[in-house]
Amino acid sequence: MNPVISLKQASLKFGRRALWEDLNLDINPGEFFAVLGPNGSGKTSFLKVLLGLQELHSGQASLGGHPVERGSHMIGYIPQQKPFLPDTPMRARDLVGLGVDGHRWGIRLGTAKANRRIDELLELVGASDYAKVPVGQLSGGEQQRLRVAQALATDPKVLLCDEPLLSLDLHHQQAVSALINKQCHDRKSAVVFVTHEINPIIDYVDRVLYLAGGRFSVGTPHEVMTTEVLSDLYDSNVEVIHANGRIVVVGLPDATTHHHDDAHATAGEGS
Ligand SMILES: Nc1ncnc2c1ncn2[C@@H]1O[C@H](COP(=O)(O)OP(=O)(O)OP(=O)(O)O)[C@@H](O)[C@H]1O
Repeated sequence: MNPVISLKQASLKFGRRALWEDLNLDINPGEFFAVLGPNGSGKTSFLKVLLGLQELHSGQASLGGHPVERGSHMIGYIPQQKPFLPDTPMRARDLVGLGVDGHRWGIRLGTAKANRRIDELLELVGASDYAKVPVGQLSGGEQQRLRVAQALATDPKVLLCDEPLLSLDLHHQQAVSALINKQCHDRKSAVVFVTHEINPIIDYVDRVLYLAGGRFSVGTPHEVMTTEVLSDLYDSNVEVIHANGRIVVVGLPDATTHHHDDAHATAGEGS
């Protein structure tokens, strides 16, 4: 199988600070690939490289055998959530419609066909009930489901997700992760899923890229999420406990705490 994403000897640096160096990585169609790490470790920058928005310091990044480029039709992207302003003049279905027709990465369809596809996508993410509601009046979780629908609109070969579960309640975290996994499994999209929290997706993840302190580790969750590997990456005593199918990381250094949780003993924390 040919990889759909490939990084060769890839390094990313800002000034003298390296986010990672000599990263060699192939991601295959249908692979669910998680990117974990503390704040500022380079997770979003990793996605930006694949989006063609961030140049590597050295090495190559390719999609489908070609160098990455901005606006690639191969990519569906769920950006980090920013709430819409309350008076945004757009209904839920218009937002999804941008992914189907009219979006610069989208395909052009006839109106009836586009409308059918929009209905299908709204249904898929459980958003049909609020199809006609202005996006600014929806909750963060409802808005997020629309972004997922928009990203899936073109049935992308590569689905890039930047913390897509933030602001979702547990039920919708599960629904959205299952949906992304379905796209990965059934449609063979390669999923790159940036997250602070591996547990909601632990059943789906094939491999993990763990970034910390300018270094990285790649492997299955079982290979990477270990006391040994994380202590080495953080250069500090970190303990990883596997309990009831969940991963608990204890004793992360203060500098790696992040905004939404107590990072000292938080289930599944990657940071
Ligand atoms: N264009 C840039 N110029 C200089 N520094 C940058 C640039 N882009 C990102 N950085 C720095 O690179 C580091 C990694 O940023 P990035 O947003 O990729 O981290 P992250 O792992 O996604 O963090 P978070 O978990 O907080 O979202 C940060 O310290 C950031 O300030």
